[in-house]
Amino acid sequence: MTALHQHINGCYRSSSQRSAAKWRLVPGPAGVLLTPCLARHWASSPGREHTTAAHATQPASSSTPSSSGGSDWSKRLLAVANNKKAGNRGSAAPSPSADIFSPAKRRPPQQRDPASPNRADDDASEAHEDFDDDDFDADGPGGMDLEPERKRLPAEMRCFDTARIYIKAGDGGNGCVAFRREKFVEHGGPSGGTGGRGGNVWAVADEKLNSLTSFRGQVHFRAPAGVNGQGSNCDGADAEELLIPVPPGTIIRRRDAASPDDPPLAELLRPGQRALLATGGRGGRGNFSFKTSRERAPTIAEKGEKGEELWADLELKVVADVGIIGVPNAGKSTLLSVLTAARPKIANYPFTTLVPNLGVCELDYRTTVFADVPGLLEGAHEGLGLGHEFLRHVQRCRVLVHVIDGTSPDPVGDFNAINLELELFNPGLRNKPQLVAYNKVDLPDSGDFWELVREQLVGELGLPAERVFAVSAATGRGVTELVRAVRAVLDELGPAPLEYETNALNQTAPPARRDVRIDGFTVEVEELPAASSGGGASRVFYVSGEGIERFAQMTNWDYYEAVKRFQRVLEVSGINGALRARGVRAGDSVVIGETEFDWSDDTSDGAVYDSWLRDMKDRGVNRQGSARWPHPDVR
Ligand SMILES: Nc1nc2c(ncn2[C@@H]2O[C@H](COP(=O)(O)OP(=O)(O)OP(=O)(O)O)[C@@H](O)[C@H]2O)c(=O)[nH]1
Ligand SMILES: [Mg+2]
Repeated sequence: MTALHQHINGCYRSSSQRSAAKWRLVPGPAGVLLTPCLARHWASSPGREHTTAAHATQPASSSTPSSSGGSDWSKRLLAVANNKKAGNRGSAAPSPSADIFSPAKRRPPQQRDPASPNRADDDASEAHEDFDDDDFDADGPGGMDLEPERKRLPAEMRCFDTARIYIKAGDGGNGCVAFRREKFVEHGGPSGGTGGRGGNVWAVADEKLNSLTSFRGQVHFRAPAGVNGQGSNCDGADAEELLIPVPPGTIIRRRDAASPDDPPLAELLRPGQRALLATGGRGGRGNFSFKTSRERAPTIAEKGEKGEELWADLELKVVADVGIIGVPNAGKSTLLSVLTAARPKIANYPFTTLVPNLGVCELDYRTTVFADVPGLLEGAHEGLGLGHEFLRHVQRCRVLVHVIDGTSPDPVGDFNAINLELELFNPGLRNKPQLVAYNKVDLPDSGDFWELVREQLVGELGLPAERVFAVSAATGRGVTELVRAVRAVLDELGPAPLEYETNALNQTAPPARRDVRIDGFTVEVEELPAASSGGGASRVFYVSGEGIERFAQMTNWDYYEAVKRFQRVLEVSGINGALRARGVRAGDSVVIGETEFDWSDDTSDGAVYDSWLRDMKDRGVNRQGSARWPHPDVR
């Protein structure tokens, strides 16, 4: 039998990321080996990137939103937004709303780039240029590579509905080698306990959340490890589960999914619903578990299995019954604040709301969830204003309340423009039941034109009269009637079905056991250039396979019997045979998972034992157990 020896007496440095410092040249008996050299990252080898390499930041690419569309007033709104932002940072006060619709107070044309043919583009870019780099950093949280048009969104908004997080389930606790040593109990036998299971990581839908902004502050989530087993047959305790609260409507995908069509890990819609994201490692068995009729005093224990780790992308689509839409400054947030206990930011300038707000309205003992989304502009589908990214949130709403700004010079024009934007974003949105709230009727500017506007909406556009309301969010006029009408439409639609958009796995229990076959493996060979091998190994054999990699990871190299067991498994699983078939020679390296070995043809127990002993010495680990081999008489 050919033994596979762990490495100490070779040395190679080839690719850039292998650390020469970790390697020591230790002359050993010819062909004898031993000792795992852990945690080698083979990032330099093709197809062997370390898992964390997946989140490497991609180069930022700048983008310019196309904003060829948009009416004059749309552009003026942006100019006012721009002035407001500048005013916030400087001494100027925010512009009054009258400025929005009056002939624009624009900067003199000479301040603009004469080369730029498109003034709307200028406006859009100026509306953002007053933000700090922090607000518009090129990459998202965790170095996210965002799509070009999203890069122009304020950071607050980008983090609202997407996030990237790192998840690591807990490692299993190590098994223990121990023997009963009690008075009057001779040959008490093994009593090493098994390690506890590492903590699983779950996502839980929490109704108190309505955004993913919390993931801006925390990106890494690690579940605790299981407790190690102990003597006297004490098994380690299982670790606590780690729950990650997310708002209902969150979809969670693996970052390293093989294909975009792979089912997401989770799509959580119901409050309290939870789904498994990563499974904790199982505990390593203690020596009590290895007791057999032939081996009654085993000196062997396993290490705990490593917990799963992954990077995940989170995407939020807010779940609400009613979406409040309309042009900026129409009074959407004010309406939400009078309908519900929500306290969104309200101010007299466009784009006060940057992320959707949720509120629960209680009327006639019925509750309805309203979502107020940021203002929309004509041309939003081309990136004007805040774009239309947030419209994905109203996709899940069953009814829309379209707030019209009664003080607008062209309320019906606004109404049509927004509906066109909805249609351009998603034709399905246009077909959602819509109620119209003509707002600010307490102002003469607005109230005087109500009949005229109503005539146009009902008479010319053909809207049902019972779905068009004059309201004043400021005074509360007409608001109750509006909510009753909304409820009536919702009742007509029937009970809300939970509509999953994806075929998410939504695992509700961890797999009982991850059974994988050890003989399912592949072997790849890498030839090292002579110069880089430095007189050491000239070839590296990579053995890949979930089963064998996990077995190597769980083998506790501190115990000689564990090393022997590993050798046996390599032989019976056919790995040794496959390596020999590929022409492995003494001195070549064999890499299994994160452990590297030297191949040796000397298979004798004595050689293996010497090699193991030398490795222990090298690592400064005290020899444990295995006192019976090799027996002094045998040697
Ligand atoms: N007089 C009067 N003012 C109102 C009414 N509703 C809203 N406003 C005012 O209009 C301004 C804009 O209100 P918001 O609720 O912030 O408007 P919005 O549609 O949420 O605006 P954005 O979030 O920027 O899109 C604020 O100054 C409100 O006080 C109303 O019914 N009457
Ligand atoms: Mg608002």
